[in-house]
Amino acid sequence: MASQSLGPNGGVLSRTQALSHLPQRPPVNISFQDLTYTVQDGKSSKLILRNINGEFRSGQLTAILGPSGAGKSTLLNILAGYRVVGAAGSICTNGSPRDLRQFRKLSRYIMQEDLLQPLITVQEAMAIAADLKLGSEMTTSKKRVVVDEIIQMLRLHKARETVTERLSGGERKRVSIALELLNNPPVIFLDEPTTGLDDVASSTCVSLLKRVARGGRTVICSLHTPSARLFAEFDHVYVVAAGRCAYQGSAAGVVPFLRELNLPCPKTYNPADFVIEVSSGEYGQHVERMVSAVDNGRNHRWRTFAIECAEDVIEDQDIEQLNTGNAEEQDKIYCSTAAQQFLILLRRMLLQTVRNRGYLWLRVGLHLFLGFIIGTLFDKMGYDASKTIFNFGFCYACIIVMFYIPMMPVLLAFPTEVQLVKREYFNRWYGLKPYYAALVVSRTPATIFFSLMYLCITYPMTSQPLETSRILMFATICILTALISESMGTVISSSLSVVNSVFMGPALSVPLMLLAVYGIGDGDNPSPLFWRLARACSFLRYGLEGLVSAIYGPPRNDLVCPDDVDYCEYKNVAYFVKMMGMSGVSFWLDVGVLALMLLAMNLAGYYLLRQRLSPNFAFRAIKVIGRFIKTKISVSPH
Ligand SMILES: Nc1ncnc2c1ncn2[C@@H]1O[C@H](COP(=O)(O)OP(=O)(O)OP(=O)(O)O)[C@@H](O)[C@H]1O
Repeated sequence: MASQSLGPNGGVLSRTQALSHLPQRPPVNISFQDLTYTVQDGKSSKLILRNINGEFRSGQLTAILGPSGAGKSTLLNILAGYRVVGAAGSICTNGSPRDLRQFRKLSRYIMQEDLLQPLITVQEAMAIAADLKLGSEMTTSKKRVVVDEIIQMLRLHKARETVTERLSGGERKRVSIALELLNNPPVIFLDEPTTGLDDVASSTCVSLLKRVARGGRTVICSLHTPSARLFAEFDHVYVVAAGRCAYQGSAAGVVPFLRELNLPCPKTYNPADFVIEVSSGEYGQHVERMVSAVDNGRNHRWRTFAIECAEDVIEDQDIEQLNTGNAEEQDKIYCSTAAQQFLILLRRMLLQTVRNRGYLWLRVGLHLFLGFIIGTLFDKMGYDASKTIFNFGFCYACIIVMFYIPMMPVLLAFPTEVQLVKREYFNRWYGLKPYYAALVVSRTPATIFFSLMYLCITYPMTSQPLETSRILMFATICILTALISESMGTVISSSLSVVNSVFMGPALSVPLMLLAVYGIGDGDNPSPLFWRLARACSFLRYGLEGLVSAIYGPPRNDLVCPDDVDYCEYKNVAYFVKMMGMSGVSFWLDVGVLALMLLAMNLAGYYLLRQRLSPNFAFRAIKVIGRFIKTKISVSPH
């Protein structure tokens, strides 16, 4: 008989009705034997999980409990495949050794921080996730039905049109779950799904997870201290104490288990609190006895204690049947093609850009402000032969504006975006190539628009030559510089936190800015080779050369020397360009180098992001060497 539960509108929703349009997936049982996890902690290594064992079954809602620092999140991370390095032992799915690549296609990990894409509504977030995760094989109307079913199932219908930033803590958690339910994953890991929720919201969340589990999924959550009511909802409880298994079995079995060890739980006490307190050693040294009683997770004696939902548990024979029928589907990494992912992500990013009105207006204001300030400072200096050197300063000011203004917002925002990408990428929403391509393409129109807005003010105000070709050349260099700076922001912030990014950005920019003007004024005297090579690394140098070529390149007549000035040294532009050491410069070579640097910067950004999300061997080795240097060579003052 199919179990029944209350539908969203009070109606009865049967288990078989729920999520009817989703692709069927094989149930997956997870077991692990002699699992250990070691980390390098300072100068010594630390054993966090100590030969623990256990089994989490399909159709059941499992809670991993334990005192703070016991290793709950670590266990969850290792089982989910989120942490791999440092783990040893065996992890099996349906009795066979886990193939991590395949397993990642079947499992979803909902992290503790409910990071949701900003500036879109719940409905939009679900529709975008459905497009990405269900592919084009499913029709739009069917996808809509799936989204509706999940929204109803997780009781999110009232928050449908709410923008994600305005959701309550409980709603955010449910949206995170809803997004991952979209392609019906057989295994769902949740790191502390009730943290930050009140009793009612926690209870709703856990009942919904139980319902999800009843649909034939393995749902595993790490929890802090659930209330007695919440605790009773779990089919399976796994207690971790100092990296070992101190209990595994049904929730109802906890009290008899402890009683058997002469640890009676007071009648009015919450069994969850009690077992955690005993595991943390508050009542004496009993952890050793608990671990022995369950043989560090090998003993399954308490598993069936007072289990009331036997009819809901999927039999092993069903698991095998379902497993064989889905092999082809399991081979696909993503449900949508790279081109579809690119278009969907581009749509999402452009929507978010357009909706971020406050930021857009801020950018408008900033470019207008800088445009008028710089325009006023260098007022009419473009044709004035007595101010040629100041006009060169105008070119440098343009380069600095095009450098800083596009880079700083990226340094501030991208580290947070990386956390979101981490979740979506880990849960197989999309590949990194389409993501990165969409990111670059989505940012380009706004950068071009704001660069042009700035130039529309400063160029005429400073009386630069109003020739179409020179205007286009000047704008091209400014836009290329702005795009490279934006990509440089991505390169820096793809591997660093906000604080470190905001430090590194300006720290790196100082040498770039100095190199851009190094040797200027020396005329045709060549600088030493080292400095010429160093200068070649600064894209700002090419930008500056490009701007000088754009406004002073031949054919340009002599500048006007004002009547009240006796002598104008730089009346002749060719002489001025020569004195600046830029006489042999080719505008198109500068454009070519800048275009190559833009490409290189984007490739570097992509590579670093990829290494942040899934580091390869070389990158891991660099990290280990870095850690080694940090521990062996102390740079902190004693
Ligand atoms: N990379 C690491 N380096 C050093 N110690 C670590 C590292 N990762 C985890 N630990 C340590 O391992 C232990 C277990 O951490 P874990 O986050 O799994 O605990 P937890 O049971 O989830 O705790 P909480 O309930 O407080 O979140 C802690 O003592 C933690 O400090």
